[in-house]
Amino acid sequence: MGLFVKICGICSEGDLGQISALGPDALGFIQWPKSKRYIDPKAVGRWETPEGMKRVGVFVCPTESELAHAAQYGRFDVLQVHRVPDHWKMDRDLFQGLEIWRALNPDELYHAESWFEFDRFLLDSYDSRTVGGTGKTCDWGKAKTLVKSVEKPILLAGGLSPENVEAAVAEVKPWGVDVSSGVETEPGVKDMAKVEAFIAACRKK
Ligand SMILES: O=C(O)c1ccccc1N[C@@H]1O[C@H](COP(=O)(O)O)[C@@H](O)[C@H]1O
Repeated sequence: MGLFVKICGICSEGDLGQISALGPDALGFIQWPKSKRYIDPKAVGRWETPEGMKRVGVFVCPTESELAHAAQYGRFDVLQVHRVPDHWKMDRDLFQGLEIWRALNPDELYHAESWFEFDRFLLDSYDSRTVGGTGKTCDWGKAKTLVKSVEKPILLAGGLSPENVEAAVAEVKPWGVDVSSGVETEPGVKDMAKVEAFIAACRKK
């Protein structure tokens, strides 16, 4: 299988339609109300997406009821959680059929004991002032070490763009990549030329 590509922070049906036509593997919708990219799960639920293209809801330190509500209304296939505490657990029985991805920064190796709970990991940069969508790259050297040592598939995120994604993939060798601000004109508004260039760079053999 080739590199898995997720385009995150989609805020309008128009952007969604154009991005879907470019053929990424997953589409991300921010479910954190403090983000400029927040989108109501009920709106997402009304939007159609191509069969097999994963719908990812992105959360910050969510409660189980928040996850359940959004998963139902947004019709998500994947719940991506950021900034959950070290020993955060969820009742997987309540979310049968859904994948759970955990976002980490590459320094959070100490989470290892709870890693088995998650289906995928997403490596993102850390910013004390905000969460996600920062446009800052994470430490690719540490990310590379994690990709080699952790058995589960890892997505690389944080500051990726059409210009640097090939170099990032060559160095880190992740299972997938995730981008938001690197393909925008402003927070929540995607630049289709950049999205297309990003996906093309990811699909280069
Ligand atoms: O994008 C956001 O606003 C956001 C808010 C809360 C949690 C995660 C968020 N975005 C995620 O951050 C990564 C990296 O973004 P960027 O490419 O550096 O701009 C992105 O892939 C989203 O999954």
